[in-house]
Amino acid sequence: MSDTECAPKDLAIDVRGLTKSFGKLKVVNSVDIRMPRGQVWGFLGPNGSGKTTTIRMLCGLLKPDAGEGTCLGFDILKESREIKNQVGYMTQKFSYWEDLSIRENLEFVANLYDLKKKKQVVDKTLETLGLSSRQKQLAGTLSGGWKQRLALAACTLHNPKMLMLDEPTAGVDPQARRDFWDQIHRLSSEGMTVLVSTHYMDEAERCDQIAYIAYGNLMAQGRVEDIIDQSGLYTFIAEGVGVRELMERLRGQPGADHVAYFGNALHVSGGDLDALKRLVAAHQAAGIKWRQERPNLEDVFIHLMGQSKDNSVAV
Ligand SMILES: Nc1ncnc2c1ncn2[C@@H]1O[C@H](COP(=O)(O)OP(=O)(O)OP(=O)(O)O)[C@@H](O)[C@H]1O
Repeated sequence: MSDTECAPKDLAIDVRGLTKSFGKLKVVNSVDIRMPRGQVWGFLGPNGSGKTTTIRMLCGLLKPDAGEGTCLGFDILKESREIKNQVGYMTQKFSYWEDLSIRENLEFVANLYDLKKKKQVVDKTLETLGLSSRQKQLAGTLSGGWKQRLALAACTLHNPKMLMLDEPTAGVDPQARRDFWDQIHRLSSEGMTVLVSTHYMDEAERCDQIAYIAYGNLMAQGRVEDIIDQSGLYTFIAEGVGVRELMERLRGQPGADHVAYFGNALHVSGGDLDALKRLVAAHQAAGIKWRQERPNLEDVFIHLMGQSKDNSVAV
């Protein structure tokens, strides 16, 4: 069954026309999201595109100027208390008490939620997130990856049905990111729905589906493979001696909508395949090898971002 055919009860998020302005800037512009329960969704987009603002509206923390819908079946306009009780929200700048230990931080959060059987809940959370051995360590002395793990523990403590994680792995090393994603997939396998915002392409590929927002406009949502297939983008790759100089020559040429360097390869992408082929034919040179490849997700995002720029969001 496709997501559009999903019954409302099977949707964790079902919102239409979500819109929010700050002053004269429309930062979220009529966004529709239908996210099935039990999935891991990635939320991507350039800085300042409205991801955090959207997440806060979905959680019932921020009232939209227009739009309606539900999160976990609760009305985002009228039932924010129920949503807050069933959603674990990890903010971009998770705050914890540096002078308290991991355990004390979690006990504090357990008190805020007025949880029953606090000790058992904290013990279980420490254990499942692999924090037991460090439970006495002061939070202020933890490395970035362990701090994120503590943040995840804090937002899962009240046994939510859904997690909304706002750039949880920003600034943590690759191993810690991998460990964090193992935890997300473990939680998902236990039935948790997860919406996670990220700037990392490899993390996008770990999600069941992604939504891409640029300058307040939702540009795409679906499986990574489908988003690439439906992008209408073509990519040629040049490798060899002199590709760096080639980059400057190709920029702005007809057919080359985007020119970017990945590793040692130059990716030249555009929506007009014939124009692109003509461009490639005109730039054959000794030492440079061209090949056509499926665009990668980053090629597609840059393309979508360019399409959105024309669409002014100022009110
Ligand atoms: N409370 C606020 N008052 C005024 N402007 C705000 C407020 N919150 C967000 N903005 C602005 O709204 C826009 C969208 O911000 P938002 O944080 O939602 O984007 P984002 O996609 O999460 O960005 P990033 O990837 O950098 O975290 C930005 O221009 C931001 O400065």
